Amino acid sequence: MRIDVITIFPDYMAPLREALLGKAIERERISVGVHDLRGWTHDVHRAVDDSPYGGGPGMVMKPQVWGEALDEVCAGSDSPPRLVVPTPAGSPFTQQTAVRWSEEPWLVFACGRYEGIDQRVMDDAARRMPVEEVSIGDYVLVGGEVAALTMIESVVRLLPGVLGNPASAEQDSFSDGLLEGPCYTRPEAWRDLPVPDVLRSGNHAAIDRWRRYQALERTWQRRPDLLEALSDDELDRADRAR
Ligand SMILES: N#Cc1c(-c2ccc3ccn(Cc4ccc(CN5CCCCC5)cc4)c3c2)n[nH]c1N
Repeated sequence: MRIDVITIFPDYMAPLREALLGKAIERERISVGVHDLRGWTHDVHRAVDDSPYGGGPGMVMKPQVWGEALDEVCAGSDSPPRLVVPTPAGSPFTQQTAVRWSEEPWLVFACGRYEGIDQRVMDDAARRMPVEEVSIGDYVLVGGEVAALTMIESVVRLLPGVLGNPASAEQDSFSDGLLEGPCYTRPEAWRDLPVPDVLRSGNHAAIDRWRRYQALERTWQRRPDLLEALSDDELDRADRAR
């Protein structure tokens, strides 16, 4: 997978070179390009923003600069990339989105700042590539970089050979519709807090049932909305785990 990120704060993307993602680059599972949007400005002030038509707070990112940047970064391949534009007004980014994008050969992330990017940039790009405007959650950030890092990490960890233990991705929260339950490791007792006996019983059928029930209970307590999305037979299967 090829990943390109366009931003006015390229140093914000430094974590891409660390740890799991850094290893994925070293192992050539992914190639990552980070591009400074100001490289496509032509004025002495290297301006990337301007006042919003129709008034309102803040500034809007100029279409000309973004247009030239996307023309160059998204060129040079038989098939165009999927353009991902983080925005508070985007469709929800979910684990299902990450799974879908993990099949993509090339993702380009356009990280806006200020009040966002002139809409014509996305409309023009959609003439020659798939464009998705997505949000990572119902809270407001200052720009798209943190959202891009979040989405890139959740996609790259799904690629073969990236996670040390691929089973981990298969047992992700949300992958079976439920949150995962609590986890424990040594010592058996810590500050008078024990590890649940069933986890030390060696009875794997009982352990699986316990974990399934814990996941169901936690989901019910913290994310009842996820239970509404579960089909009846999935709920029955979870019930049988009690
Ligand atoms: N993904 C994601 C995000 C983002 C995100 C992503 C990309 C950019 C680019 C710029 N910003 C800042 C910003 C903040 C608020 C508003 C809304 N306006 C506020 C003033 C009145 C009018 C409407 C717009 C732009 C961004 C924020 N935030 N939260 C997510 N889940």
